[in-house]
Amino acid sequence: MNYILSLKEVFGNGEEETAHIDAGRMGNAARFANHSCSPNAKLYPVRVENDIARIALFALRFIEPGEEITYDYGSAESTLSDRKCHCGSRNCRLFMPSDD
Ligand SMILES: C[S@@+](CC[C@H](N)C(=O)[O-])C[C@H]1O[C@@H](n2cnc3c(N)ncnc32)[C@H](O)[C@@H]1O
Repeated sequence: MNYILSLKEVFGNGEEETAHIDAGRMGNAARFANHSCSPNAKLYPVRVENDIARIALFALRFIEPGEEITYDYGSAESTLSDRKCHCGSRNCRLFMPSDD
């Protein structure tokens, strides 16, 4: 299982920074969130009194109690990988996103 999250940020001055966060050994419940092509949450970097970003999931709509929280692993720059997506949503792209 892959728990590495790559976060690419583009700042106002045009500078780009990519951080790779490995939640393989520790992390909170968010590390178990699966990808969906029709997600109910979105991931944002959040900085609070610190230059190091924390990753936060924000709901995109009301999430029912017991409903799985999902987010789109891809970005605007993503292509599709050869790994099948099992999100089961009606508009599933059939393959997992890739930023390689
Ligand atoms: C951060 S883990 C998510 C939690 C993981 N499903 C688990 O049981 O621990 C990311 C991995 O989960 C799997 N995964 C997540 N969403 C998926 C999806 N929609 N279709 C297929 N595999 C998925 C992939 O193997 C991916 O590399």
